[in-house]
Amino acid sequence: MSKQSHSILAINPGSTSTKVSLFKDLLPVIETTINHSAEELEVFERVLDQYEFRIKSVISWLDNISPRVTSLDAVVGRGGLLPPLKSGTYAVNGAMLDDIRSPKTREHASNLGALIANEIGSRFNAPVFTVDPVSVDEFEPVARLSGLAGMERKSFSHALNIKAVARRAAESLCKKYQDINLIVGHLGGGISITAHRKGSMVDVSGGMDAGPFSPERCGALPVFDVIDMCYSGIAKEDLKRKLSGKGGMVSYLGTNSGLEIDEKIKAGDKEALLVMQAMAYQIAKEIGSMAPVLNCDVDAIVLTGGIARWQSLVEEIKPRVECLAEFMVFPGENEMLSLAEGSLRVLCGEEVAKEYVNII
Ligand SMILES: Nc1ncnc2c1ncn2[C@@H]1O[C@H](COP(=O)(O)OP(=O)(O)OP(=O)(O)O)[C@@H](O)[C@H]1O
Ligand SMILES: CCCC(=O)O
Repeated sequence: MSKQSHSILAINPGSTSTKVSLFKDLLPVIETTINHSAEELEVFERVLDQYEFRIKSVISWLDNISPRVTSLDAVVGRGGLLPPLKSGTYAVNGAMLDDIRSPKTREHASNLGALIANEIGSRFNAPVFTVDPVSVDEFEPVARLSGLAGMERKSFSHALNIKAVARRAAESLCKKYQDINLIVGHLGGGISITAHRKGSMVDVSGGMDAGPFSPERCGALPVFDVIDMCYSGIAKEDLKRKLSGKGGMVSYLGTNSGLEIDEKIKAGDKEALLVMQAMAYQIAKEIGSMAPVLNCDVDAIVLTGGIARWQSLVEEIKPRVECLAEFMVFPGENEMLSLAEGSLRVLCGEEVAKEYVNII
């Protein structure tokens, strides 16, 4: 290591909160989750419009830390829906900020990560990074074709947590991530089911517009019914919200909370049970669809994310897929630590920060 310890500020904007952690190397010294209510956020038309609001809350938290933070060795923000990128740590630069601000970039709360980190980095004169953005793309050519010329499949996923958990799974198998094949499912507000061949995430299903339904997202839908819905008079932005923030469990049961639904199931609610079982069924089916991607040579099936804490859901999935490979669960997510790890690898010279070039 180049010096005793490094102060790293990690910022992770999510759909309903902004998480901020101050690390000394990989040790979280102080952290907070700043929750943003639906009422606070609904006044903003676009996610980018939330920038001032969110950065003020981060700076006010930072200003109130005692002893006062006077220097930072790096600031790191969760990376958003950028064009396709290789996995790794990127130096935030003007080209990246331009692309995030481009009207062509799809909306996602994580788009704010690099913007907020950049502002704070410039105040502290510290380097600014982003690690494994949502658009990490390691697809093989066959994975790109959707079935309609001109419309490519996209690799959008919870790459930050997925890559970190894939490394942890490899460690518990006493192997290197680069030497094994894994199917990793991140089960959170959104769901990503991913296939990993020898260290590369070669296929992804879910994220925004495919795969299983999730607490807030609809997953894959019958396409002709979607066409009819598009022409039913609903505004484009309302339709996007209906399919992403208000799809999935929310559309059936009016809540995105697995905890709430679990309570309902325990109280004998049959509809809630059916929705949970259907979500588990779709997750298992999608996991199964990744086995042929890996020529049915799979070392482990790994579940992670907040919903992986849901015991009865996991118990619905397990018997459907455990014949394929060892079944492992790493509940919750370690996105803040993964951001710090990615930055530290660069600060310690283990990895060179990748340069982002304008793509949009
Ligand atoms: N013990 C539990 N039982 C059931 N559901 C749970 C449990 N713990 C957390 N959850 C659910 O997990 C979901 C949140 O997961 P997570 O925190 O990974 O999502 P997020 O960070 O909001 O979204 P994303 O992971 O898509 O970025 C919520 O539906 C929450 O109710
Ligand atoms: C696109 C990243 C995953 C998600 O938000 O669903």
